[in-house]
Amino acid sequence: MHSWAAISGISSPQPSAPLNQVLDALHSQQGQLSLLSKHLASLRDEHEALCECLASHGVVPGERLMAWLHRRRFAEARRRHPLQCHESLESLLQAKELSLTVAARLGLSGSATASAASRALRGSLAAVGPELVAMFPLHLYAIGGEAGGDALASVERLDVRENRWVQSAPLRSPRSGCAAVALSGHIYAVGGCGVDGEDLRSVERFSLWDSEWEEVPAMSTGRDELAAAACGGCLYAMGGSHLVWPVRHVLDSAEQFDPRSHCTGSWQALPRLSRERCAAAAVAVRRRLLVLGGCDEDGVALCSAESFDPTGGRWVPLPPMKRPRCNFAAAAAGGRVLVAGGYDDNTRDVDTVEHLDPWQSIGWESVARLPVPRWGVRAASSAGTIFIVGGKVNEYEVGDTQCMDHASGNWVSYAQLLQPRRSFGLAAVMQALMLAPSGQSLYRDRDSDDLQPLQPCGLIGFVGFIFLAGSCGSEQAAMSANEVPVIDLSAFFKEWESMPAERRATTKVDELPQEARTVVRAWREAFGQFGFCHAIGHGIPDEVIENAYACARKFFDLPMEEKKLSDTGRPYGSAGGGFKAQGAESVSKTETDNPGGEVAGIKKARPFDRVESMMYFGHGNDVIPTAVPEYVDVMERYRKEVFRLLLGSMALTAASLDLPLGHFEPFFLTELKPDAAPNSVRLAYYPAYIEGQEPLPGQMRYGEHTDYTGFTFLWQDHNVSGPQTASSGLEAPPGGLQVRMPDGSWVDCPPKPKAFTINAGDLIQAWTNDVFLSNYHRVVNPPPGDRHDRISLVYFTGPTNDTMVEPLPTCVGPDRPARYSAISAGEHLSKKLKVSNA
Ligand SMILES: O=C(O)CCC(=O)C(=O)O
Ligand SMILES: [Fe+2]
Repeated sequence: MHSWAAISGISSPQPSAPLNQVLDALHSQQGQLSLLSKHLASLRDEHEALCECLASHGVVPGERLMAWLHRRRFAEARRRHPLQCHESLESLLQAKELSLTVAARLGLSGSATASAASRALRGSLAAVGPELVAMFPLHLYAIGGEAGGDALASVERLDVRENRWVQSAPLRSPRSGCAAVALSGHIYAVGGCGVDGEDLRSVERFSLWDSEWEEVPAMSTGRDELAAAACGGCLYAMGGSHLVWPVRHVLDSAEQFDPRSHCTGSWQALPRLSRERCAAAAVAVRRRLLVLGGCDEDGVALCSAESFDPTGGRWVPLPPMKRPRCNFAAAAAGGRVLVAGGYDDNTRDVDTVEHLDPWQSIGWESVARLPVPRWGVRAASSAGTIFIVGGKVNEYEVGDTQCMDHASGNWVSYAQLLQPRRSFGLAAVMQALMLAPSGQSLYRDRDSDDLQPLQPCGLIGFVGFIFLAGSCGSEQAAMSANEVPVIDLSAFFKEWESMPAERRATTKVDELPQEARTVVRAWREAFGQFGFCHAIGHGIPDEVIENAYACARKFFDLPMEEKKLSDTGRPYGSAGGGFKAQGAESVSKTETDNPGGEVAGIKKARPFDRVESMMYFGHGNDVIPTAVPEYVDVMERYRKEVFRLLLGSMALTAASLDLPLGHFEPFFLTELKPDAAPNSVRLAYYPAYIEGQEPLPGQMRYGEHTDYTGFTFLWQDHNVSGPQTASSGLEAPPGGLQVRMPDGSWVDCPPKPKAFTINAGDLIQAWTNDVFLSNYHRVVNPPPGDRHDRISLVYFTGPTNDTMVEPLPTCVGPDRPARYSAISAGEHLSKKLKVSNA
């Protein structure tokens, strides 16, 4: 038994009897808790086994079980929180006030997510869309700055929907070179330079609630042309310059202000930046604070950038910007930081715009140009939209306001500032939802400009609860938000194909036209997020696909005895290819037998895959089925066409990684060393469901796995009763491909018209140091009683066997060390094949 003395190690004084009683009670509770968690674990195990068993016998598919569970949880939630009305949730949400209330609470992006996750909400939230947008007017505030050599106190506000700048309450004192930061219902105007040229320590803030400026604690030092941003609820001020007569010092110091401790509030010093920076820019991206560019004590513009992780408490270098920039615009949207304008180290004004995903950290990418070069320009973003305002063009301050259309890289013009200005503070706020001092949620009524309470009916708590119950309980609900994207490759392929080899060896993404760059970006995003995409615009003639498919169909329709004549008897994947009947492969072993298996969510390998395959390498020694005399011609044509798609895909990948388009070519030019090329066409046949030959427990058409080498180009069975390459009216057979989503759920990945499904294999993931994902996928069983078989044409690719694959330098950085050691492509492939052969 534990006693106080035993726990604390203190022998006297003896604890009182009541304290010992409490400790004993705690101890016995602990025992019960661990017993309970054991029970829970074994219940979970039984539940999983039962699900697997029910699903594999085709009694209840996994999703149906989840849906039932979901329904039970709803019912339980409603039982515990009874509602004095017997309407269904769907019908309740038809009440406009209610959906508007829900939508307003969720905000714009929250509503989008909820619509994606719930079919019941989709309709009702869409119906209140326009009102919702109107409830969240986006305002930009341009604060202080400089015009004609004077520091400004004026503040103006742009209502983005009305496209009009209006005067707002002025600053308490003029500030040029200040920074503005929106944080918790306030906009802070920080530092800068006052009318007498003094560097300002002072900070003031504007309350969005009562539209007034008030003084808040000053920084430890005056900072002109500083960088500031909000991150994790705190305000950060970094660098800038400070005059200690007669020398103007550029600062490397940084400090932090937590408005929640305002009463006692003072600024706290942070670790110093890696170097001094004046007229740098700061933004926060996904809870990390970034400081970019600026100039040093000699006025030399910098391209270096660094980031501060508030939890780790240190500054770490980021990839440098493509250009040095001083006094420029920066904003974050969609997990990326975008920089624009400024001047460079030759004090030339800059018109380029580049962006970086600090998470993927593979370097900056040029995305657009400003209509004219300008410096002293500022940017701010809200809900994924980036605005660029003001600055100086030649001799004059300008009032230009533009918003960037991210998809096209074009600029949309807005109203001009009332007072053209440069080196000012810019902040974007969605001025709708705010918490009144009473704690009540309010929104601003656009017509009356009055603040209205945001609870038109008392159901919000109930609905919020249902949301939680729904989204926690149901895999289904979360699923529909995730979908493998379709990318049209044509704009990129047009450029790439018209380029001679010498130009491919040097041309990088920046030199491509905008439409081609858009393809590159979509490619990198799809592979970064899903490891998969559907690609159209690939240029492979329909007839090549139709013929290859027909050839596969003809082969697999042969009697088993005849198919077996094409089996070399060597294991699956061996040179010469040929046929393999069911039983040869058990692909999920590649996961479960690996250290760290289980990753794909299965604990032990599934029984062998319910698949037959016919492999074609094109090395001249392939097995040729005599019953299909056209086999070699058709396969050769298919192989050549998809090989071109492979080279284009490698060029896209190179462009995504800021490498010359031709970077990967030497590793794939298999015509030079055909035998070293793992490229192969695998015709896969998944027989139909047959009574009496039901799947074994846990058995699937093709178990969970990642592909082993380079990209895989998959032609799925697009159409059970018509042409494979039809552009509409497709009916794919059930029991198809599923892909694992970032949240761990499995989603169907049916074919899209005219599209190859492309996924990256393990060697692409290692080469790109996880910038591209080699994602898990599987082919599930059809429902019982279904009469369709399924054929897919799988083109595996890889660098030649002798290629040493290791993380590329552009994918490695100080905050992204190499995660893979070098391995030869051939060695990796043979290891994987050895395990997967059943
Ligand atoms: O047949 C399919 O859809 C997928 C096949 C597959 O994943 C593979 O062969 O690696
Ligand atoms: Fe695969």
